[in-house]
Amino acid sequence: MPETLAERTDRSAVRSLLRLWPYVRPIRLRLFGAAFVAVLASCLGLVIPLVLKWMVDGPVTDRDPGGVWLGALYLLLLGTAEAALFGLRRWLVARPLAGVEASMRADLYRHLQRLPVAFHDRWPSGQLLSRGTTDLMLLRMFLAFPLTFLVVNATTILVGFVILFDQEWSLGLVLLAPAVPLVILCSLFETKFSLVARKAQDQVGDLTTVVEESVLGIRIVKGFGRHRSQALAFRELSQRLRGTELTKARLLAGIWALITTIPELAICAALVLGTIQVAEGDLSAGTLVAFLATALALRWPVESIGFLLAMSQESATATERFFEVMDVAEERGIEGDGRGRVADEPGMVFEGVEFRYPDADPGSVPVLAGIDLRIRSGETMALVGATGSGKTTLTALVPRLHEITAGRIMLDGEDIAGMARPRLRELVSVAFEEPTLFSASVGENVLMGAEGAGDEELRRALAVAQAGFVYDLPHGLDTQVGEQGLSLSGGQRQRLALARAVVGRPRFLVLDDPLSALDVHTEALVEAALRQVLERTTAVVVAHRPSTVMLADRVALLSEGRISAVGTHQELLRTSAEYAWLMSGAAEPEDAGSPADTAAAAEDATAEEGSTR
Ligand SMILES: Nc1ncnc2c1ncn2[C@@H]1O[C@H](COP(=O)(O)OP(=O)(O)OP(=O)(O)O)[C@@H](O)[C@H]1O
Repeated sequence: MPETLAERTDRSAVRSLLRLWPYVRPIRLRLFGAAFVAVLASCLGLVIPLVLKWMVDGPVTDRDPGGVWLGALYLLLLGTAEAALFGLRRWLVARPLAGVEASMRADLYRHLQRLPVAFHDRWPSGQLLSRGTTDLMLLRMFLAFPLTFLVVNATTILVGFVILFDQEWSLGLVLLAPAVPLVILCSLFETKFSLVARKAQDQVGDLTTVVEESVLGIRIVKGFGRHRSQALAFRELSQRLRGTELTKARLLAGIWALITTIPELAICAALVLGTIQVAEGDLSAGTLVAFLATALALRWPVESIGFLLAMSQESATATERFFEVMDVAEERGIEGDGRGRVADEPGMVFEGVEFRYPDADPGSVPVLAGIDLRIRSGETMALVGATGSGKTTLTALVPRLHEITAGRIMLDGEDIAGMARPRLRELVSVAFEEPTLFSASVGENVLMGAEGAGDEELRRALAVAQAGFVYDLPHGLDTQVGEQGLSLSGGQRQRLALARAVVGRPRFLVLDDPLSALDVHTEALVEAALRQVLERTTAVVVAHRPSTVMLADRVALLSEGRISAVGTHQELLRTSAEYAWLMSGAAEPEDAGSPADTAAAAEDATAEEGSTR
């Protein structure tokens, strides 16, 4: 992931994890209850050595079989109670934690929907996917296990040492001696592990992006025989991830080895010293057995600290990654500022509009500048320009997919910057050249274009878009279209996207070359139906072909981000060499000869397109 995507914070793991509190708060009682139950269960385990001491110094020394059976019964009861309490802990947290994960995922999804398009332009989708899946799963596991067990184990170790010191303080000191080097080692481990954990989680995101791109672009991969290079890119990334995971494993193995070995050595030392004390009669055999049994019971709580810390560190990284997205500011003005009507001019008006993409250099030339355009109510304006001149960008400004950097756009006299988003969506419908369909039925895909539209509107929209083919699909309107509608042809998808744009009878329509994938005959049919729709709306239509331009009342010519001419098709053919060239289909302006020749060629092209129908 590029470093620039997110400001890396230097928060400690604890401070990062504390940010989870709002999500944990609603289930805090259950979580505290579960931790209490686990502490109880763990401390019950520490009573077992005391029963052993009682058995060795009592019934075993006195050769009392009844006492031994009683001791065995106590041990059985203690073991059963410990197991039951651990079971209860799991039951207490399982369901609420699944709820926490679900609510964090829902928040992330909701937030992603409200982030500006510029954010999605910059962030690879794999990074977002991995944050919504792997990272949230890690967090659920952290809340279920390491969080509780760090508390439980710390309490168990504390209680265990009180018991050890109570039994024999000198042996207790021998066991406590490794605590200082262990704390230092753990803190060094934590610092190193946090860096590697972050790297691994980012690499998972990059890998997800490559897999997603390969799946979505499978046609290009196959068409251009790019299997090898894609596989190579995938292998390289997965090798890198493997390397990082191995570094993680090495770090974990190192700390695990130290955390296991050092206490074992201390227990050995205590065993030797204790045996000498028993031999010299300074300590009872029962006390030594109880001491060693307690020390052995503390082995797991101590040894597990290594991987509990590792899991906590990964969870702190997952929390950071989650909030890196959640902290990005949502689109401005979702509610609108209610400034209402600012001019008394119906139609769509662009006044001094300037736009620069958010990641562009502040000193760079804006993509669009000085755009002044007045589209009268009910008028259709074609937007024509060379490739890269800014047509798509201009159309994206009307539904506020991007925020303009200067000037204003008004719809029926209302500045769109002050409009609430839902109202703007109601007023403006869009259809883009690249039609996106969702994994839903054909009908649902079209009805996404209008809240509350019914069957009648749906059928009318399909008729306008000449999308009668849907009735011949296996389940008609209920046919599910695959991911991105890949089971349909490009032209079919475009027609559905067009139907979606017109289903709500929008007041304003923005069409970005919506007929480019249609054959000339279907295009003519769609145009004929669309003409009726356009009569009742104010529309901007990006057009590359004369036939699409013919739908419009007037044409605006966009040259390098500026409106260089506005007029009817015929007027522009006569007055603008660039327009005539664009409409003529000549390879280069020079190839087209004089402006008069170019205009003649363009008129021929228009007439030719007309005659094809
Ligand atoms: N998301 C983006 N971030 C930065 N620059 C962009 C972005 N999208 C487009 N551009 C740049 O903005 C300029 C205008 O692009 P735009 O897509 O609006 O042109 P267009 O006239 O619609 O081209 P075409 O006819 O090929 O579709 C181009 O120079 C392009 O590189």
